[in-house]
Amino acid sequence: MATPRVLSIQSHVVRGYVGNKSATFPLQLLGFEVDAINSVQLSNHTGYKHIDGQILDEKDLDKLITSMRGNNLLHYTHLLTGYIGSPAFLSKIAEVVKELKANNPNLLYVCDPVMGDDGKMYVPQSLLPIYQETILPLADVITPNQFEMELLLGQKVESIEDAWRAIEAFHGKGCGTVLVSSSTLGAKDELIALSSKKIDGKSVRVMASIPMLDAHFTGSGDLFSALTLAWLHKTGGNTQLSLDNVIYSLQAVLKRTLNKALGKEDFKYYEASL
Ligand SMILES: Nc1ncnc2c1ncn2[C@@H]1O[C@H](COP(=O)(O)OP(=O)(O)O)[C@@H](O)[C@H]1O
Ligand SMILES: Cc1ncc(COP(=O)(O)O)c(CN)c1O
Repeated sequence: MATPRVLSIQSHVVRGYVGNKSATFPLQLLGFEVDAINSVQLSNHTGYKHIDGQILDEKDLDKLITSMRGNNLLHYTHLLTGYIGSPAFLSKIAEVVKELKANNPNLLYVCDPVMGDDGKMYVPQSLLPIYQETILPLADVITPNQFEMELLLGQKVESIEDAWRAIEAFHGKGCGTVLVSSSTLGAKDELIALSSKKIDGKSVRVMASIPMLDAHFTGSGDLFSALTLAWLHKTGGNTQLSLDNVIYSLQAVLKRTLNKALGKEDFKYYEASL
């Protein structure tokens, strides 16, 4: 099989790991060619006290795409989008999706509608209607977190039943596969991830419980969407196997991140015994 090639349109940060900085290397390790367009170049992620840099607009994106078109380079198996900083840039992405799908009707578009977390938006509010009206109908797979699901739906999601209803509404808009990266709809010490895929008119649903680590991670959502893209490809679109693999590898990464931050030894050999 030819090497899959992803066009990844997300943020770049000088310091740290979010956006393309967190998606590119794992995707490469999993066997993907990754071509990155940095929707913004920022000093650091938006949680810091100071933040500055450049935000690309639709003309910047058009220049890159026009030149690539001239070289016949717009041939991809996957498109991945994440943090976008400008509404005009996001609208332009709709045209890019259509062109890439015209060049490869089998292209899979994985959209992480990155807008915020824990009740706070960290992108301009004007992105929301563009995601709702223009981007969602074009996406094959979406990976919102609980807050983003609520924003897209325009309604609170307060129970698992609410979440399934929200997911059905996204299916109704044309998204065949929905993975909710995390929600706090379960017990106090767990995160719940949900996935649903429309197969022959039926929704095949999977729910996973993740033991919650006592820390707040940035970039974990970007890793989630990149790994989801990779595992959906490797499993032929099996959402159960993909979610299992994504969560398993994410937990290993987050535990190592936490251990490093706490100054604990990063890796130890243990005797495995019953
Ligand atoms: N505190 C945590 N404890 C355990 N796993 C976490 C934690 N935060 C994030 N994760 C992992 O990262 C994935 C992405 O979730 P999250 O970071 O909430 O996404 P987003 O950044 O889009 O809000 C989850 O599915 C989960 O596997
Ligand atoms: C520049 C940038 N890119 C991407 C993200 C998304 O991060 P996450 O994976 O935690 O959703 C953030 C969130 N702070 C960000 O500031």
